Amino acid sequence: MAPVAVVVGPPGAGKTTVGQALAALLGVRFADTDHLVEERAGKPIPEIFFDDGEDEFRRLERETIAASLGSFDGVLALGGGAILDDGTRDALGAHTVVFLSVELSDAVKRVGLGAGRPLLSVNPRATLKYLMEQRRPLYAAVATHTVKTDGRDPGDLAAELAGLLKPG
Ligand SMILES: Nc1ncnc2c1ncn2[C@@H]1O[C@H](COP(=O)(O)OP(=O)(O)O)[C@@H](O)[C@H]1O
Ligand SMILES: O=C(O)C1=C[C@@H](OP(=O)(O)O)[C@@H](O)[C@H](O)C1
Ligand SMILES: [Mg+2]
Repeated sequence: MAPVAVVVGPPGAGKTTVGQALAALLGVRFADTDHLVEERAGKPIPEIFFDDGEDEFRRLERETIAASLGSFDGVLALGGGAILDDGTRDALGAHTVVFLSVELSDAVKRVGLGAGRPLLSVNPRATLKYLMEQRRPLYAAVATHTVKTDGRDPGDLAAELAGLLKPG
């Protein structure tokens, strides 16, 4: 069993929003690894970072993704930093992976003050700029499909992806 599509990209790319709309259009389930990690830890992501540290979050994220890639057959959205892990990038090589790209100005508007995203809690714009530059090659390396999201409506993006991913 494997996901119909795995959705990657930086914070604010729309992985959760577009992933959910895509799953609805395809008539499959949707899961977000951030949500699965929160369920596993029994607390929200900011609390995991605060109480247990980023390394523990990354460990939970890595394990959750490995389990989901082998057991989930819907649309799976990852957290923005998931692709930092070498093993996760290797595992994604066997999957359909959609990279939702976004430029800094739209990403900044979308994440606002970074509420709920602990890495962006101080100076979201500068941090996002750094994260996006560091990670862009990693998203590109795992992507089988890349879609630019700037200035585009989430529903339209989901419809375009549904067309790309439909068999036949
Ligand atoms: N294409 C888009 N255009 C405008 N706003 C968007 C778009 N995609 C997502 N958003 C908004 O941006 C915010 C972050 O989206 P989200 O899906 O949580 O991104 P991610 O999961 O990639 O961090 C949400 O408020 C969402 O409604
Ligand atoms: O970029 C990151 O390292 C993170 C992105 C978040 O997910 P989104 O990309 O859905 O915001 C979440 O996994 C966590 O706050 C760390
Ligand atoms: Mg998300």
